[in-house]
Amino acid sequence: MIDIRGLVKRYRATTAVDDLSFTVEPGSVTGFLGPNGAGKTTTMRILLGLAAATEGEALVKGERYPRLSEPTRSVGALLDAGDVHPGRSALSHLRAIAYANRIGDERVSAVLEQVGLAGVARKRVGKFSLGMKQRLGIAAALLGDPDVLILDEPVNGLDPDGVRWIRELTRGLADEGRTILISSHLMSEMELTADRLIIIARGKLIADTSVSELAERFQRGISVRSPRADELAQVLEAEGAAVAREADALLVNGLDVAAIGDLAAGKGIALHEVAPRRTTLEDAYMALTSDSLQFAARPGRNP
Ligand SMILES: Nc1ncnc2c1ncn2[C@@H]1O[C@H](COP(=O)(O)OP(=O)(O)OP(=O)(O)O)[C@@H](O)[C@H]1O
Repeated sequence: MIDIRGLVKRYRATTAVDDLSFTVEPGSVTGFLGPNGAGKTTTMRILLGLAAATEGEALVKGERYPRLSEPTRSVGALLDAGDVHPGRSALSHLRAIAYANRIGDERVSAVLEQVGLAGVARKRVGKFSLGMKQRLGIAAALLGDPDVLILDEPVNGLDPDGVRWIRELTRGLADEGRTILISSHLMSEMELTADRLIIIARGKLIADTSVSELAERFQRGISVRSPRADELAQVLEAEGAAVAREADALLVNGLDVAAIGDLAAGKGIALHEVAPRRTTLEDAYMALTSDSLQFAARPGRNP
């Protein structure tokens, strides 16, 4: 369980995290989403005791990270997959971490197997692809068999196979009852990976929701097609619906599918389609964060 309470982090002129509060529950994969510079990495660094909060607190299993008795066995983290000496092998990198944390060699072999690097364990990390480095970073995070896993942009730069692998791995770990927090600035990645979403922008909480609730919230009316669309529009409007006329459909708000069907049937009007229209989650995410985009491109301002 992760508990962020009234967290504030200021750097001189920048407020990177601005009174942020949320919890991350065990048993599901929670996506931590926000545009570049939103404050995700800063929040994760505070959680891991790598930066100090200006105000508020970030707790893992009810404690601040530095107070955990065996942090490696409680929390595994991937912050920067590139942060490994290129001359070392995957095996020696993991053995060094294991040794420092009194973790046995058999666990090193197990995580190498788990992340699919057993066959290249003695290869130098400098020769690894980005995807292999991500796997190695995740292996290091898993070494202590932690209950809580914090992964900063683990999908960044991965090919579709790598993305699928992360998805299946984190799903499996969540199903074992672990707490998983994964950051990303791309909704398209989180839509497929996460069950819950914490969305932040400019250091502030924008949404704390499940993927399905977000989809539901951004449903934008019911698309209706009929060969007698104009007539149907009048019938629906007479019942209080707001009807927008589009090229080949009506977009109806204020009546549900059953009411539209019943009204059309009552007038003998054929319906060729009655379908709730949902925006994509990407649209919903853009709508939520657009006010807060610090570095949004300004159309027509190209030099
Ligand atoms: N050490 C630091 N000193 C000064 N400002 C910092 C420092 N670390 C982060 N910031 C600023 O804090 C804000 C939040 O940065 P952070 O890296 O946490 O965002 P992020 O959501 O992880 O972004 P990204 O998706 O680009 O990684 C940014 O404006 C950043 O420039």
